Parts: sequence; C-alpha cells; structure tokens
Amino acid sequence: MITMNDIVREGHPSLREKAEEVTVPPTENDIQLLNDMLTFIKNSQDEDIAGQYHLRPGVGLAAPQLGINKRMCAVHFEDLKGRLCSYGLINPKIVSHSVEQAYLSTGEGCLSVDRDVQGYVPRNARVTVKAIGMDGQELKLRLRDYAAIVVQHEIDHLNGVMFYDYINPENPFTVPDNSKPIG
Ligand SMILES: OCN(O)CCCc1ccccc1
Ligand code: NI
Repeated sequence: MITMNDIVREGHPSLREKAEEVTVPPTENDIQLLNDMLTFIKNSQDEDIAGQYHLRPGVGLAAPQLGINKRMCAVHFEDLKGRLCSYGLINPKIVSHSVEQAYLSTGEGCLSVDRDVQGYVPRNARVTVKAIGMDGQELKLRLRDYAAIVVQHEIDHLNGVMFYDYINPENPFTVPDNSKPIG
C-alpha cells in the first residue's frame, strides 16, 4: 500500500517536471497504480488506518508525487454540498474554463510540502476536464468550486506547478477582482 514514505517532497525533481502522457489504452499496471493512489487517499481519510500508518489526510494525489512521471492523478472527497467526487484520471486535460476565479478561504496545502504556506490560491471557478477514466473510457467532467479547485491542484502536479506558485508574494491574501472564496 502507498504510505507517506512513497510521497516525494519539495526539492524532488519530479515535482517540477512535465509528466509524460500515458500510452492509450492504459496498461493493467497503469490502472493498478491509479487504484493504489485512490486507496491511499481513502486510507488517509480513515482515522483508524491513517492513525495506524501515520498518513496525512489528502483529497487527491498525482503520480509525480510518487516520483512517477506519468499524467495520472486521483481525487476522492465530498464537496461542500456533500456530493462524493471520486475519480482516477489518466491524461486529464482542462478543455475549457470560466473567466471567474475561486480560491479556498483556508488556502491550500500539499502532501509534498512539509510546511504551512499561507495565502490565497486563485484558480478557475469552473473547469471542463477531459480524461480517460479507470475503465479506460474517455470521460468529460464539468466541475465547479471545491471540486474544480482540487482537480486543478492535481493537474498542476502533472505540469510541475505547485499551489504556492499562485500566491501573491507581496500580499498573500490579495485575490483577483473576479474571484470568490470557497468554504
Ligand atoms: O496533490 C495532492 N495533495 O498534495 C493533497 C492535497 C490536495 C489539495 C489540498 C488543498 C486544495 C486542493 C487540493
Ligand atoms: Ni499536492
């Protein structure tokens, strides 16, 4: 099972590289890895398992965080309206997005960042994502607010982008005019 020892931290090159497209159709190994990533996220949200294996709770994980430079990521969380959002995404691509931006009022964190980085992270409030799912089929997701923020955080990892790259260095709590707080 994936544990925190498998997650690379800041300074590891794979967090700043562009990950490679997964060949289509994905191999059994690709699907198995995505399953393992999804299982890690679920485990990290289970008090008992997380306590036993010292897992930091997370709502997503991207393959580069395991030092694997493949365009794969997984998300598993309930959005602020209690809707379950659980996906393994292969070669995800944002095909369109809103002009309006959104940011988590709590700021963001990252399993690959062992420090607290304060500040707002402005992102697209709504995104349309095309990807290949765990079943090898093409899927299209229309996401908004919290779900849009989490999936953008993960897709950023596939492009070597970290959440704090978006924080305004002069004033970390300034946000663009056309952005709204989430949560
Ligand atoms: O890349 C996954 N990750 O490091 C875990 C935390 C994910 C995450 C946290 C806050 C806002 C959006 C996404
Ligand atoms: Ni992260």
